[in-house]
Amino acid sequence: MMVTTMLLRSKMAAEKVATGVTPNKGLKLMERYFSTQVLKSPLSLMSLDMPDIWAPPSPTDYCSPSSSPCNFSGQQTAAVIDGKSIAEEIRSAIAIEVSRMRRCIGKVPGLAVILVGQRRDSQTYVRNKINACEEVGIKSLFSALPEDCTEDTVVRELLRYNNDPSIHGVLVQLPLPKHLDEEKILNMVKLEKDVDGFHPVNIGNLAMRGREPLFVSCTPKGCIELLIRSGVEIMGKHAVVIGRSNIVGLPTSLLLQRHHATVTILHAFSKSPELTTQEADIVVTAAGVPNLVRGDWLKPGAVVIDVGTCPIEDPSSEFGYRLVGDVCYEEAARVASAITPVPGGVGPMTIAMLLANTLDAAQRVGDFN
Ligand SMILES: NC(=O)C1=CN([C@@H]2O[C@H](COP(=O)(O)OP(=O)(O)OC[C@H]3O[C@@H](n4cnc5c(N)ncnc54)[C@H](OP(=O)(O)O)[C@@H]3O)[C@@H](O)[C@H]2O)C=CC1
Ligand SMILES: Nc1nc(=O)c2c([nH]1)NC[C@@H]1CN(c3ccc(C(=O)N[C@@H](CCC(=O)O)C(=O)O)cc3)C=[N+]21
Repeated sequence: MMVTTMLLRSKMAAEKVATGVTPNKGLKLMERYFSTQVLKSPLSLMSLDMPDIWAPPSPTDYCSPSSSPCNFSGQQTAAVIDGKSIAEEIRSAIAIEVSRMRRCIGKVPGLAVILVGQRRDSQTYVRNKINACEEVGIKSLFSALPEDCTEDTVVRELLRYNNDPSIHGVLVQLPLPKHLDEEKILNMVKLEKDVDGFHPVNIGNLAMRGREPLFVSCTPKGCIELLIRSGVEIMGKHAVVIGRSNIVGLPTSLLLQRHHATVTILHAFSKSPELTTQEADIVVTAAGVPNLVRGDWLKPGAVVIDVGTCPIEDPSSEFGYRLVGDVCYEEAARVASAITPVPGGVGPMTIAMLLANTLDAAQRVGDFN
């Protein structure tokens, strides 16, 4: 109940900021609420905290990009967008939904993960995904295939999961070894089980006006959830996305556009990127380049979402390395109004969104909501 109320509060704050209307009782607003949501499926994440009562948002829920003046002398510290705890709230809500599903129809969502090869970072990410499934009651199946396995082996495994009715989401961990055709393999994931949102039909539908993808990629969806749940207004704002990959940069820019931001995309060939970012109310960076974004790249009061996750050597830490983002955090935190840390920002949200997509997929199949 408390989780629901907390989620409700941040959602209500988001609604207030996004529409400029204080949410209040009544069907009309519920209709308006749904019509302003990008993903309208009642089974999508948005449904998890769909309120049956409308509570007023607290003023502390708000964080408007570029609205507060900034002091360069280092006195202002940006609000930390705590992805870890927001993801935890979402996972709690998912766990409640999963147990309701189990009680009502005797079934739980199922996720299958295919990992090819021995990359340590991929093994860690996959382990985190499987642990998260277990935590919320989602069944998980895992195929670890050798680095040198044939494309046929991967396809066979994929088709097996595509045809398994107890599996609602199928994920092929990327990157794949070079000898495997990533495009061909991702194209074979059943559209209704594409919980990663990497299938070209899902990305295409995300890109087209008036179309609804069955799934939105987890990291971009996590970034938007972080903004909305922190009360950051997106509509009409200038958002700069650094990076244009199929799995992060591109879908993030599409999603921001769907939320009515004016979006600029920067990439490795962009000239004077700092001049463009200085104009941005919202900066989402997914380049994989440590310290790319300096404090003086940012407009005072900007909101910064750092997707970058780069291991850098650090003999003082337990494993000899630590993770850093694309943003020079100490500098940016003195200029921005809000910022995500690395780790503990976008990463945990990616996993929470994967669970949410898997739940969504299962509820669709079971016609359960
Ligand atoms: N936290 C999370 O949940 C996730 C984190 N990540 C992290 O996000 C980062 C990006 O991942 P991903 O999109 O897969 O990476 P890719 O390598 O596929 O894409 C990187 C993008 O950044 C652009 N880029 C590279 N260098 C620069 C630069 N100096 N200036 C501007 N743009 C640049 C590239 O441009 P171009 O297209 O011109 O080459 C490319 O579009 C990585 O650190 C990854 O680990 C990824 C997924 C999830
Ligand atoms: N098919 C596929 N789907 C993906 O979603 C996918 C992928 N392939 N390949 C690799 C990238 C990367 N990615 C991350 C997920 C979680 C964290 C995460 O949880 N990070 C933690 C730290 C984790 C740690 O300590 O290692 C954090 O930022 O706090 C990071 C990165 C998903 N990806």
